[in-house]
Amino acid sequence: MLSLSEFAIPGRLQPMSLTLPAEGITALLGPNGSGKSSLLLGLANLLPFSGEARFAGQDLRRWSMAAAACQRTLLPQRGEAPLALACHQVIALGAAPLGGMSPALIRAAGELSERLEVTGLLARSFGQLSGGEQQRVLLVKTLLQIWPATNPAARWLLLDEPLTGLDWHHQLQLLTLLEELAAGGLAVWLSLHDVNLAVRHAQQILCLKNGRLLGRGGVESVDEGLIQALYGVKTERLLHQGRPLFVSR
Ligand SMILES: Nc1ncnc2c1ncn2[C@@H]1O[C@H](COP(=O)(O)OP(=O)(O)OP(=O)(O)O)[C@@H](O)[C@H]1O
Repeated sequence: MLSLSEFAIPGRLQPMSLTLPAEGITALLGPNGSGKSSLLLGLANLLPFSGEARFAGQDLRRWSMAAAACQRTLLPQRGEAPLALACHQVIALGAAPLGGMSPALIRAAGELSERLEVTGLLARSFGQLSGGEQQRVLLVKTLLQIWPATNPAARWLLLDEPLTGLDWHHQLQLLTLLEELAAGGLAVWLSLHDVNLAVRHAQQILCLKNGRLLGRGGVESVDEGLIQALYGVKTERLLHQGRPLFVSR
């Protein structure tokens, strides 16, 4: 379970209290500036917060940075891009909290690179890749840190707009991989701007607006009213093969 009690980040996030299962995929929805990145940074213990946050019974504030780095990882929305490094060096940074690259981590990095189709980019300079290619390399680095086969302490994957820059094929490829990780027991939290992908791939939805929690629940809690309240967009809910699909009106 993740439980937040009066969890707040001054100037960014109003106090919120909630309890959610620490498994499956949780999608954060909300307009620009609503607090999604702030919440993810706070949960990763990278931004000071007030109130309490507990993950699987553990007080997040008591996680040392070393323990936190083994149990959770965060893909930030805007990372410091290590432009001068080769891609394989960028990916190796994901192994640093685990003691550096070992033969098992080299194999895991190879497997992840194949899954996200960056194998052909590994020798290239990170700074010379396209935006979507850079994003996929950063995803490999991030996932390497909590790859369950090489890190049994891994619990929680936090991704801030991981689909940024990815084409449709690579979006679906990543979401399939995240579903596999979630099925294996990892809690996956990600912010998204695509309501249809959130409803399709997540089990839990958390909606933020103006730094406040506007709604939360299963994907069935997302309807035309909630979308209009969040984004001011009028939609129509269609059913395609039993699944909801929202189209703007
Ligand atoms: N470094 C900062 N210092 C002060 N305020 C900030 C900082 N970064 C963001 N904010 C403010 O905090 C609030 C929440 O921003 P946040 O980045 O969490 O929103 P978001 O939902 O992730 O937005 P987006 O969808 O645009 O990425 C906004 O009002 C924003 O202006």
